[in-house]
Amino acid sequence: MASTLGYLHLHLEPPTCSSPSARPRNGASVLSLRESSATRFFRRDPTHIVCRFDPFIRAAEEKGGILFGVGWAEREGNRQILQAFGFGNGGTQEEAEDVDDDDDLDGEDADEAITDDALRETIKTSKEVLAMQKDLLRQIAERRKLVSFLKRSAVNTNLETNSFGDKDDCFLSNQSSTSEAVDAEYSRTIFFDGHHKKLPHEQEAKNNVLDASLAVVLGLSREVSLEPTETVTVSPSPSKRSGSYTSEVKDFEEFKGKNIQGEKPDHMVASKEEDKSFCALAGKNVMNIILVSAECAPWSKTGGLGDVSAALPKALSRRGHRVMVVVPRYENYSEACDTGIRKRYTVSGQDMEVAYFHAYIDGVDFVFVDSPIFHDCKNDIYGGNRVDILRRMVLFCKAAVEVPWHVPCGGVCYGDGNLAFVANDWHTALLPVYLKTYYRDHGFMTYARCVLVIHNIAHQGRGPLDDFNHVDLPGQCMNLFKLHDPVGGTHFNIFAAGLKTADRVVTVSHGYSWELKTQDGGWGLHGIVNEIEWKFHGIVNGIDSKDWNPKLDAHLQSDGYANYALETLRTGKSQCKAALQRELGLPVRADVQILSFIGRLDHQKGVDIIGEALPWIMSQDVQLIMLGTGRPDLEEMLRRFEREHRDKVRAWVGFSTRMAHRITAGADVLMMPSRFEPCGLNQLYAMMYGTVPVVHAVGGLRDTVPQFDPYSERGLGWAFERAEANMLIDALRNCLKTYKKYKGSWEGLQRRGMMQDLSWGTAAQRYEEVLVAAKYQW
Ligand SMILES: Nc1ncnc2c1ncn2[C@@H]1O[C@H](COP(=O)(O)OP(=O)(O)O[C@H]2O[C@H](CO)[C@@H](O)[C@H](O)[C@H]2O)[C@@H](O)[C@H]1O
Repeated sequence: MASTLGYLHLHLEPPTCSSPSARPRNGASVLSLRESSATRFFRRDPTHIVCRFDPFIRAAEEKGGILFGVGWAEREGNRQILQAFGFGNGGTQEEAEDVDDDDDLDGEDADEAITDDALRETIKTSKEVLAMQKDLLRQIAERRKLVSFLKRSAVNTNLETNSFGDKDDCFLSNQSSTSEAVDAEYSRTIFFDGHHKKLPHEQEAKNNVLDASLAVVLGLSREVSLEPTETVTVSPSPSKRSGSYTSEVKDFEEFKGKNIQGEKPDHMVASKEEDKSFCALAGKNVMNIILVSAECAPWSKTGGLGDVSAALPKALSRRGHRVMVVVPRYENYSEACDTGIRKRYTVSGQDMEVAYFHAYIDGVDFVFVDSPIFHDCKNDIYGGNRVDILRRMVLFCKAAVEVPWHVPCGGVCYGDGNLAFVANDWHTALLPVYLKTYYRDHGFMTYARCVLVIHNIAHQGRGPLDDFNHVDLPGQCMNLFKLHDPVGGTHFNIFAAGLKTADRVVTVSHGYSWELKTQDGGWGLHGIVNEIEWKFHGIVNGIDSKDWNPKLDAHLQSDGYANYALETLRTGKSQCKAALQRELGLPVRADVQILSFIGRLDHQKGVDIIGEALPWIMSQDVQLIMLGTGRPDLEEMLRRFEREHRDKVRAWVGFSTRMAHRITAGADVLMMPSRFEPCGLNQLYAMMYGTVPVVHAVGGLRDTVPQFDPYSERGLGWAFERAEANMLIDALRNCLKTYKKYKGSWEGLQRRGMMQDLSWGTAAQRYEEVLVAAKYQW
């Protein structure tokens, strides 16, 4: 190869990040570069380097013009080996020199001297990585042959290639078993000894990243750790929720050119238009983000956590981040395919295997952690006794924290270089504890961060101190979990440990962030919340404006319901109201006001306050529709309401997403007399559908439902000051009067509600700020 081709365009990122093809140019966090004896760098912009580096040239000569290699850089005073690969066919010397002198790092930066030792270390590591690359190239060459062979076979035998069928499973499990001994060893190293004495897995994880990166660069396979026989592309189409992996055997030569210029794995390649917005939103803050949650809609949902776990990641992805959701696989989900990756973790002394399933939907990687202990609770995901739940969460958190090392998504592992976890509620509050105790304190995942989100502090993972034995942590960690309060005495508290170890903590509204610091609102954790105030943020949830949009809502497209928008509010909403009355067997009347309630039946939601107010409510010209499931006594109360007032009340005891949408569209009023409400999503959904909220002014409800002022025609609903039946009745009286007598004001309320931007866009930006703050915090 001519020496003029020895100039490499290198797009840089921190070590063990996904790969340049997975991370776009604007996603790197390299702040400065230095010149080494063997290297000549010209910086074009912070992440795009043109460099000459003899080993690159040698590798290129051997491999016919594909350049790749390692560089090194400094970031916040810490020198790092950049395992990023340059790729492309190299630029010309003129091109390389056509860079401002200011950009040549011989300049003022050069006086920051590098010690010889450090330099030697860098060169040594570079050589090691190059040796690994060489070895990988050899493997790749072999796999090329295999690809051609299989392609021929596919033609000959009409091989089915559009799903992960038995063939693929065999293939994957073969691979998996080969690494099992190492995995088991690793698990023991990490979780039994408490010290990371050796690195087999670390090395393996690096190899995964490196291997997969090369595979993508060279367009060979989605996952080198599998086998080379297929390139897997994943349908990104949201309408194809059922769409699973499509495996295609692609010709190496044809694919090489495409991927050499690519920035992302195949399944992430966006249109030019999308790419533009990609650059504009997150800019240089682009990160790898992994949201870890016990539930995620539509697969598993008991309440608002499931909604947030589904919607926030999509919004972060739209800002340009690479985003994954990790959630247990409670049952067989048709969208998710077995990756073939198997790992073993120890829970309370018992060795357990997990499998990882994957789907790519709406720009988000969904990774499902599979184990029999999750299947056992598919109908009640928080069911079982305290220790059962704890063991599930221990396994889940252990498995989730290593996902970025083990699970290639679209061919490329996320890696831990530019990574932030978002853990949610007490169920995953062990994740920041594990991340710190087993990894970061031992020099692994050094750059990974964890933000813990409080959706509801009433559930904390409390238990006797003996529960500590189940979490497999060294004895000195006990203090993180030990809490004393008047209710529980001295006890074991998982949320407490998570709050202390997380890099940042977010809660889901400003009102609730204030309440959590008070004795009443903190549920025993207010002391800790006050101590961590410096890292504590309130961000009001958004809503998924595709799922919860009266214009698009799929549940309004049959049975006489209708989609509607601001312009068609009157006709559309009346049609939905009539359809709802008909469906539930209530008298179909346009002039009667429909009051509604949707939610978990527990103390928090104040459904018993509606019960107390029922005699007054039934004395009015209203209909009442209630949907909920939860405490048996409250379920029975709902059934009784219906039995006693069959002409006016309908109670749907159970969980029905379809009915939740239809009630939200058809009702006039949504009641939320919650005793506390961290954010509340139903009032947001209601407002989007022109349904007026009547709420207890607490937490997120206070933040999102300003009281209606008839004089200035402002406000979005009624917000009463105390969670008491008489306060609810007062608010309902005014609400009913406005509905009956002041039609214009009523429509104004509806329209103002519908015109708000309640989408996740702004909230996602706030999350991004918090994640960036965590990233640069040591
Ligand atoms: N029987 C049923 N059938 C169908 N759908 C049902 C249902 N019961 C509830 N839902 C749905 O579940 C969700 C509940 O949302 P909330 O915000 O009220 O949640 P929750 O209190 O569980 O969550 C916690 O987390 C969320 C998210 O952060 C916070 O908003 C909230 O204040 C906090 O308590 C809504 O989508 C609702 O439609």
